[in-house]
Amino acid sequence: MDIDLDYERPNVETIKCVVVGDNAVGKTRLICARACNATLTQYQLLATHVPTVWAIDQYRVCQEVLERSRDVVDEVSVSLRLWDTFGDHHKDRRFAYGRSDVVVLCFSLANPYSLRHVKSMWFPEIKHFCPRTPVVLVGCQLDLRYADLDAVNRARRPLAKPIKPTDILSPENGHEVAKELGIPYYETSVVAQFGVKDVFDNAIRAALISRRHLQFWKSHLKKVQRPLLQAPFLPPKPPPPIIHTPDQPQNGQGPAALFYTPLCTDVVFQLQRGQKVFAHKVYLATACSKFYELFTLELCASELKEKNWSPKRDHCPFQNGGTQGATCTKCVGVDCQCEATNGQLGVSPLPLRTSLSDNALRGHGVVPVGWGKELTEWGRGFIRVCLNMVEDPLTQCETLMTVVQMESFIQGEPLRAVLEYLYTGHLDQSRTDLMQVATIAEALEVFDLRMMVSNILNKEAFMNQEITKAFHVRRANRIKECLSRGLFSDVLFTVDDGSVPAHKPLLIANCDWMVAMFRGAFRESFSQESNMP
Ligand SMILES: Nc1nc2c(ncn2[C@@H]2O[C@H](COP(=O)(O)OP(=O)(O)OP(=O)(O)O)[C@@H](O)[C@H]2O)c(=O)[nH]1
Repeated sequence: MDIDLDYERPNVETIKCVVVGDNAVGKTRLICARACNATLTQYQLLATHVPTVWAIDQYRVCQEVLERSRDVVDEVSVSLRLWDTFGDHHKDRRFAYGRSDVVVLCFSLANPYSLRHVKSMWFPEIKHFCPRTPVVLVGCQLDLRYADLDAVNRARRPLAKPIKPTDILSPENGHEVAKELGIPYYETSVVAQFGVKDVFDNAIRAALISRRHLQFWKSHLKKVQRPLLQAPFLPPKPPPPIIHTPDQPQNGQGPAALFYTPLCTDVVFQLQRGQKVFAHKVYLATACSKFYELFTLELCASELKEKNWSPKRDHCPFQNGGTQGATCTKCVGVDCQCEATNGQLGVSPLPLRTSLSDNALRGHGVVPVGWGKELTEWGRGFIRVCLNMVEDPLTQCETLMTVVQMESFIQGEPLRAVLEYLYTGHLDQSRTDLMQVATIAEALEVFDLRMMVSNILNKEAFMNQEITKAFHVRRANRIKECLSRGLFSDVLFTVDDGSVPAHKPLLIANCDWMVAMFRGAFRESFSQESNMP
């Protein structure tokens, strides 16, 4: 079936636009995007390369394609006829170049050779066959500049040459060549059709301006503008980073060493005879539900008031107009009239998970022992929990910590073994106090450790490997959750486009740089906020 063409219509400018460029740079896809309104996802595109030429006959046989060829640019009605060509350098394209109105010269933004050939081969060929035809330079496959190239290479055909990061061309590379050749430059991606309209509208402009020079009597061409500059491409937002929590530390101190060298601790267990065991909430809470519950308990101001504790006011920086909405960590919400709590008593609970420790409170030992929450009915082994100023075991500076007072049957060494298990997933089977470890594990509801002890006593210690494996999987998931929710975070990294809450203990355990940063040798070691370059 032949369809009526536009050649004979008055005031419709038919424009022959020839598309040339190396093999596989994206000529056919670009034509299909304009002529057939074809959009494909990046992976559909990658999975298929058919080295074909889009048939010009489509305008004759397909009504829809013919209709899409019609357009109005700068008030001129046009019919755009796109001619696809072979990318093969040795093919004869003189038939295509004949009577062309504009040439769209394509290269791939992921193939530097194709840009080199623009200068060395394509532009000279165009100038040879149609010296007066305007040319527009187009960098195709723009989406690859921002794509995950590993994923793209995996999705490409097995024999396709992988795209290296160094293959990706910048906008300047294209602009430089275009400037040298004195032609306009555009970038396109057929994913989401970026730039497709820019290329062809401006190719039409270039063709119409050239025609206006020759056919000056055509008054309807007087409003045609020179090819316009392209608006910049807004790169897609990068996907959120994949959070990977290694089971075994790559470097840094490792969880076990961190437990025994208690850097940046935020919880202390008070045992009989004044013994203290320091630890890190994030490690305990992500390995044991009982500790998770404990550290997310909320201390209500009203309860604290019942304890009849009245804070000293002179320390409070919020008294004289502090930050609205911030929690005054010194008054801890008790009977405080400062702006930070808006004086609203009883509605300003202080969660134990609040990680406003460290520097903000150092040197203010004003929170008295005695307030907090009774835990005797909450769990076996626990007496009370509260927030208090405690001397940091490493820096000897006063720091606000969660203080957990334990019952007398909880003894230092076996408790340490339980806590070490919560850091590492391991239990030393040669210990002589395994029964006491089991008792504490049971009280703290660390049932997998209880089972480990039973396995050792039953001479089935080999089964503990599975428990350790499951421990790490479970803990990694909980750490991911804490990271995504910022729970128990005690440091905030400020980067260009926002801020990321993090956990000093996790960073220290896995990275020597972080150990150096938080060890206390720098002023910033105590800061809760880090500005990243
Ligand atoms: N990611 C991405 N891939 C593209 C884009 N355009 C084309 N491709 C892919 O690049 C490969 C080549 O595309 P074609 O349009 O067939 O290239 P061509 O220049 O016509 O190739 P020849 O016919 O061999 O001259 C195909 O696998 C396309 O799917 C694009 O904008 N983005």
